[in-house]
Amino acid sequence: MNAFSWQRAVIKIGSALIAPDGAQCSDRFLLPIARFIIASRAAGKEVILVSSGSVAAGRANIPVNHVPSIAEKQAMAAIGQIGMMANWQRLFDFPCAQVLVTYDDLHDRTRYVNIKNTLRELLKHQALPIVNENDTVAVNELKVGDNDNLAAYTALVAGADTLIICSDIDGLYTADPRKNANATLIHEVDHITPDIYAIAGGAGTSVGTGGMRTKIEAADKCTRSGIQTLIVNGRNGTVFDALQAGQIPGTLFRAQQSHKKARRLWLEHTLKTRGKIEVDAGASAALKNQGASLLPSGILTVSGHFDAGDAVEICSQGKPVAKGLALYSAQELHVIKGVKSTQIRSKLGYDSGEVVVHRDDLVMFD
Ligand SMILES: Nc1ncnc2c1ncn2[C@@H]1O[C@H](COP(=O)(O)OP(=O)(O)O)[C@@H](O)[C@H]1O
Ligand SMILES: N[C@@H](CCC(=O)OP(=O)(O)O)C(=O)O
Repeated sequence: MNAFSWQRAVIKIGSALIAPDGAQCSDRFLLPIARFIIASRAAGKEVILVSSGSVAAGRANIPVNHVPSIAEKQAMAAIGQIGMMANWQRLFDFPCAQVLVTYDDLHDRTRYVNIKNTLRELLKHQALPIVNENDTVAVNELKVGDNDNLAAYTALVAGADTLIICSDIDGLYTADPRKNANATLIHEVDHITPDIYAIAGGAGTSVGTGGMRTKIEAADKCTRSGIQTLIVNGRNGTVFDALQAGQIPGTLFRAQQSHKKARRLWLEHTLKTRGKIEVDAGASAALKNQGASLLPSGILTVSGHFDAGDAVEICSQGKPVAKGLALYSAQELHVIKGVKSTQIRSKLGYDSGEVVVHRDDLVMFD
């Protein structure tokens, strides 16, 4: 088995683990997962859950003897979501926080920034974010559609270094083991090639959505961004003891580069700069020497037209010193430049947090 380490993980739990009988929630498979989450947090690690199961958990309440319509599924999700959240909350003595998102939310810059800030705040306050797709409002064309890809997007938004997909199977096999008795488990994937996609089939149960294919898509998105991805069997409690011992009891998709490096490259080279923020000597020194976030008090001038979530160049004495994602628009920064963070609300009438560029979203130029 491979050894692995992580600091911030998104853990995705499939419907088959939440509602193993295809209807109503059960904690049959959740106790070892909860123990793992509790132990990991106690060790200083951060966890975000992506939990499926709202449709499966609500199924018993909307009995139909045909393939459910979209509206029927949405009604099941509306009922099941509460049960699923309550089921998780019973296992923890810290707060669980419901985060429901759609594809649109993840691709609209302002809403993306809001999700990011909310997750950061929840983790700061030791809550356990539990993300699911907002099935009741998302029409098919505007859905992520499966929680494997939703978990990958969540890992990207949250700046996680690891994605753990807990399914009802030990990992990726050379073929779907439900159909091919000779299939063998693949322990490690270095590169996701078309051959890997070719062996990944559809869902194995009536409650599962994407099968192995969407798990490979999720691993592909994540590993390209420096996020190692694991597929493990969430039905097997010993899997979580192994994970806690730093072992990988399933399939590991290796990150293509270190998470820090991938993020740095993305910030530095992929994102187009939309404006400039000139900072004073104190702010420049704090960014450089103390690893600080940029606060409004250190801002002297702002130029360009940018929205919250856009990349900006940070300059000191006219020279670029850093690049980062602004959490306020240029228009807002014109109003709050030079003021203390505590005054943001009185200046704008609202606030989106005390920092203008968070340290996690900042690269310093050498
Ligand atoms: N190559 C493969 N290796 C492993 N499982 C596969 C493969 N191809 C298809 N599958 C199917 O994918 C299923 C897991 O996906 P899914 O049913 O969507 O569960 P989940 O609810 O965990 O997302 C497995 O039970 C298995 O039948
Ligand atoms: N949002 C849906 C989950 C869809 C989904 O991807 O399910 P699964 O394949 O079990 O992870 C629900 O909560 O029922």
